[in-house]
Amino acid sequence: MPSDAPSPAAHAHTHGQAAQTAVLLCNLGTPDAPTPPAVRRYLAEFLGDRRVVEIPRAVWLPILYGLILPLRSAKSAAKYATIWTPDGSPLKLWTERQAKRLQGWLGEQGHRVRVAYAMRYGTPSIASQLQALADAGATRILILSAYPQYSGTTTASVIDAVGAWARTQRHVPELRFVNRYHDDPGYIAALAHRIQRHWREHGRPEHLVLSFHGVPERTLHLGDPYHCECRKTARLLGEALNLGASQMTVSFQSRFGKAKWLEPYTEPTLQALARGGTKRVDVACPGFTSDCLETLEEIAQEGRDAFLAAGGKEFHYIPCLNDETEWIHALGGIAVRHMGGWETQRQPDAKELAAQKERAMALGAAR
Ligand SMILES: C=CC1=C(C)c2cc3[nH]c(cc4nc(cc5[nH]c(cc1n2)c(C)c5CCC(=O)O)C(CCC(=O)O)=C4C)c(C)c3C=C
Ligand SMILES: [Fe+2]
Ligand SMILES: [Fe+2]
Repeated sequence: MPSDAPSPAAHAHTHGQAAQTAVLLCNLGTPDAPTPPAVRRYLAEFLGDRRVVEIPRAVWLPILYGLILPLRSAKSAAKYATIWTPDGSPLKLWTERQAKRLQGWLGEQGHRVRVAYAMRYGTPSIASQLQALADAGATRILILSAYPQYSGTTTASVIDAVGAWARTQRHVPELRFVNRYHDDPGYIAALAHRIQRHWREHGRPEHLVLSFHGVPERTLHLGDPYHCECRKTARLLGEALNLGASQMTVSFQSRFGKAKWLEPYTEPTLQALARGGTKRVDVACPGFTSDCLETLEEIAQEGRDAFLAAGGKEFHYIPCLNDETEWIHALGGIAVRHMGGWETQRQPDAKELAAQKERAMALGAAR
């Protein structure tokens, strides 16, 4: 039901105030604290999303509440505790930093755009951030997901949350969605740059593993483009790095539950490389644009342990794009392209207009 409570922006809307554009950078989300109760709240929201677990509710909810939440909350909380920073969860901190730097870059380019960030699960929620932007006068909002590869489990779930908020509004802002940027040249170049910088500082590995978050294999057969988009990102990145097929492997991590997920799985891949005699392996996670539990704990800690235990000698985790300058510029380019036609460029003020006119007249006189 649309709310009839007057919003501060209502008057501006009805009286044709100039359009105001905003970008909402949406990431997955993270618990508010590395404690069992906070992780339980987060997991309940996350794993209760029917985009994420596509099992009929009547079957899934008893398993989730009877088994998964009681068992996993404490175990996950202990893992979160190993990556938590004094300022909070890395995923949220990096997303906040990206939004700030994106705002700065767009401003430098002369775009009048407000940038905010939101978390699909946990806080700040997508609904609360959209409401804040609308209340501040935003009439056009670009939804920019932190997922380069489209998946029904992630990208579409963000779209669901935006739609749910829109249903509560009488005057819905104009909305646009960036569904993917897995093959964006700026994104690929930023990844290549990140990896090459690591190699300049630490030397090169014998083998590079590109580990993407997994999804159930079934989603691929149902038409989810995620797998293809991960493969394409990896191919383009391999080309940018000039790596042959034998120097690089694509794998999928973070399997959840008993079903078959996309293969090959990351951990057995690392173990097989070690057993096959590879002494040094580097792992990068191009599908994660911010470091988080899945990269800092699952790869940089567990993955390292598995590789070394299987006989490997040297393991390097290459950090995510986070707030790398090349990445912020690429993100800015993606945003600007999708805002095309929204006239976000700042209009010249009276002084600038006068200067322009003078220059034009001087040119005319010189002719
Ligand atoms: C059925 C379960 C899951 C699917 C499908 C899934 C897809 C998916 N997830 C990401 C990105 C992230 N996932 C993260 C954590 C995480 N993922 C799942 C489960 C599924 N993910 C769980 C239960 C958790 C929580 C931790 C745990 O208990 O294991 C994170 C990290 C969040 C953080 O706080 O740091 C990210 C990022 C993608 C991109 C994706 C599909 C493409
Ligand atoms: Fe996940
Ligand atoms: Fe995990």
